Amino acid sequence: MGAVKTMETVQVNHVESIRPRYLVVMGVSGTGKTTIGVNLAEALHWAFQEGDSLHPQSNVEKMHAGVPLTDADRWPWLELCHEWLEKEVAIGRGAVLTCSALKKVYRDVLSRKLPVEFVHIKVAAEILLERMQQRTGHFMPPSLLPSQLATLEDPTDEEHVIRVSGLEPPDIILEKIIEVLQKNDTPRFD
Ligand SMILES: Nc1ncnc2c1ncn2[C@@H]1O[C@H](COP(=O)(O)OP(=O)(O)O)[C@@H](O)[C@H]1O
Ligand SMILES: O=C(O)[C@H](O)[C@@H](O)[C@H](O)[C@H](O)COP(=O)(O)O
Repeated sequence: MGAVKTMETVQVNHVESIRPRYLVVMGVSGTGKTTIGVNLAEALHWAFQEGDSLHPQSNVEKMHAGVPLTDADRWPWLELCHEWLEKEVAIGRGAVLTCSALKKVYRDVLSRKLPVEFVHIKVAAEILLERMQQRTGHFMPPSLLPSQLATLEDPTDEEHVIRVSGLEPPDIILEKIIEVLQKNDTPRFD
């Protein structure tokens, strides 16, 4: 959440050839989940939900105070994220949710009985710190970056994950994701 950069509208060819997908844009704080997620949903005319907005106020206050969330803090939030995805799958239009989804068990909750795929954005720690320091109006303090990085279980060997570097400009990242969606059209059935 927080400052979302307005980007030039990205020209996307053959958007109609991309079937509805249910994507969770994941990664530690500051990777660009919101920036990419908002624009991806807009380009594909899919629904969008900012995962941060589903956190209970107590979680937001905790993070704002510089205290990392525990699993117990995250379960109810992840269930709300799952509920949103479930509703969107039933609608059938395609959807994008931003959610850090740091651990495999969290991703398992999000994709439980749903054809959910993940888009993992990766950015080097030094650059993340700069981005978090420069970002204004966001509850997440840069001091929580080390715990975010320590908690992340990189989904390297997991299926249904699109991996992108978050170091390039947002419009390039967006184009790459859309290219993968166009090329890899194997539906996920659980
Ligand atoms: N690809 C990018 N290149 C440069 N800056 C970026 C990029 N993506 C996001 N940012 C900036 O980095 C900060 C964090 O981005 P944001 O989308 O809020 O990340 P997240 O939602 O993962 O915390 C914001 O100030 C945003 O404008
Ligand atoms: O599980 C968590 O610890 C949080 O969800 C965290 O990962 C998330 O990153 C914050 O909510 C900050 O929001 P941004 O990721 O948008 O900075």
